[in-house]
Amino acid sequence: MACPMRSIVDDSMGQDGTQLGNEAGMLYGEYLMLDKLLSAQRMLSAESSKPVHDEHLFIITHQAYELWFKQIIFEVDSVRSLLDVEGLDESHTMEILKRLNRVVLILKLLVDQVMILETMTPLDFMDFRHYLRPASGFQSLQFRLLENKLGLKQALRVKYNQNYQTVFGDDPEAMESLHKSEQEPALLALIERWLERTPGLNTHGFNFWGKFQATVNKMIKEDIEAAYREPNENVRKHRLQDAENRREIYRSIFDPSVHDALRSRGERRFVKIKIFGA
Ligand SMILES: N[C@@H](CC(=O)c1ccccc1NC=O)C(=O)O
Repeated sequence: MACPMRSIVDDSMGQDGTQLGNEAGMLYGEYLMLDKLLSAQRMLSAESSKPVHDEHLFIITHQAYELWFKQIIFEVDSVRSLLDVEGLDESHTMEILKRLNRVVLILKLLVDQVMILETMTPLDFMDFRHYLRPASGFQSLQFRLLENKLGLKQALRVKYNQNYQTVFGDDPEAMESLHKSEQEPALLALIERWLERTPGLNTHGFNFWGKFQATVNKMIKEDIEAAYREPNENVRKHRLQDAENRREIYRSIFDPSVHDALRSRGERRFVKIKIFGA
C-alpha cells in the first residue's frame, strides 16, 4: 500500500515503490519490523504435522487484540499523565478528548473483531484446542493492566476473577507491573479529581444544582400531565411508568442517601460532588 505522506515528506520513491535515490532511509518493512511481526505466527498444529487451517486465524486475531491493547494502554497512560497535575491546563482538554475518543473507537473495533473469530465454529476450534493448553485468555497481562489503569477495583471484579494475579505468579516483571498499575492513580480517579475541581457550579449565586433540579422536576411534572391526557389506557400506563422510572433515576442523583446506597452496592462509582461536576 502506498503511503499517502510519502510524496510530501520524501521524493526519493517512485510511484511504483522503487527507490529512486540511494538515501539511507528506512523502507516500509524495516520501519514496521515486519520480519519480526510476520514470523510470529507459530502454528502448533502444523508443527505436529497435522495443520489445522483455523489456527492461523486464532493466532492473528489474538495478536491483533494484544497490539490494540498496547495502543489503548499507550493512549490511556498519556491521558493519565496529562490529567495527573494540580490544575489541568485547559489547552490539553481537546487532546485528552481526542485520545479518549480514539480509545473508544479501538474498543468498538475489538468488539467487532469477535465476528471474524466467530467464522470459526466450535468444532473447528476443537481441532486445535488441545495444542493451546494451558494457555488461556486469563493470562493476558495487558488486559489486566488496562483494567487497573482504567480504574477497575478489586472488589468489583466478578468472583471468578478475584485472584486474577495468580496466573502471573511465576513472572516477577508481570507482577511488578500489575502492582504498579494498582497503585498509580487510575483514569477514573483522575477524572473524578478533575470533576471535583470543576468551577462555576455555585459561583456568584448561580446555583447550578438548584436550577438543574427545578428544571428536572418541571419536566417530569409536564410529562406526567401529558401522560394523563393520553386517551389510550395502555399507552397512558406506559408513559406514566416511564415518567416514574425517570423520577427515580433523578432521585438517585438528587437524594444523597439513595446515591450513597447505590455506591455502596458498587452500582455507582462517582461520589456526589463529582456527579455535580459531570
Ligand atoms: N482456555 C481456553 C483457551 C483460551 O482461552 C485461549 C488460549 C490461547 C489464546 C487465547 C485464548 N483465549 C482467548 O481469549 C480453552 O481451553 O479453550
